[in-house]
Amino acid sequence: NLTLQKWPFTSSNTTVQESFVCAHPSYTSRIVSYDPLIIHLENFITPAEREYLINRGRPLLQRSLVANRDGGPPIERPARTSSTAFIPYNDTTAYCIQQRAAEFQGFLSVRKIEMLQVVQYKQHQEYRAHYDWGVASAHKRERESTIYGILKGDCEHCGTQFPEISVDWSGEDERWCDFVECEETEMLTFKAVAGSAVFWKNLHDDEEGDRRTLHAGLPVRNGTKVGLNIWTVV
Ligand SMILES: O=C(O)CCC(=O)C(=O)O
Ligand SMILES: [Fe+2]
Repeated sequence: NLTLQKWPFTSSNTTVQESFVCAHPSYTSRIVSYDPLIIHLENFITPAEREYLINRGRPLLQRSLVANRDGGPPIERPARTSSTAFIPYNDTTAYCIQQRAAEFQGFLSVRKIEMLQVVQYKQHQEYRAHYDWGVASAHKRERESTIYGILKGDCEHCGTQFPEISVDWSGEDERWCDFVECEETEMLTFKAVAGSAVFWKNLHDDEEGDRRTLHAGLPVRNGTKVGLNIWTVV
């Protein structure tokens, strides 16, 4: 067994079975933007992992919270109406995905990957425009990067939108239209495609938050979206 630190939520230790075979899919990475760095990852999460995490998360779901700017515990806000499940660190599937996320970022230590969060959006639920950075406190380090994966995207108008970033897709290969709203020119919107994930860098090199990473989980129409937050701390 391997001993892992439960960073950043607790300092106690946990174990995962070493006998579990962590088979990584051959996913495809495509750069969307150099600055800020945004990379689309197709087939980053396998169908079996998706199904497993949805079932694992279901009994653990609770109303999603947002960081309290006053330094207190996280709070409910109308800006974030989804439900969140924290997947325990000793979960072998979660650990496998955490290893994948760490390796993608250049063989980082898996200890820099936060506890995975499954987020479920029912009809009309959303997460209005926000930053993933700005969460640092005495107990928590700043979020260097986000990988936001889609476990289930059976919904309309339910993508992830970056209002401060625009791409003129008319000059790009039309295969992008499978993954982004390629008619949009003012904002960048990723479609909720199951298995895909989007990586972006939240911080400038001096560790200041990058305001261009403002993004929203659009209010879900007709269906359910289940996402997966994979955050890497500095
Ligand atoms: O649901 C989405 O599309 C984005 C979710 C998100 O940004 C978050 O949970 O921090
Ligand atoms: Fe976010």
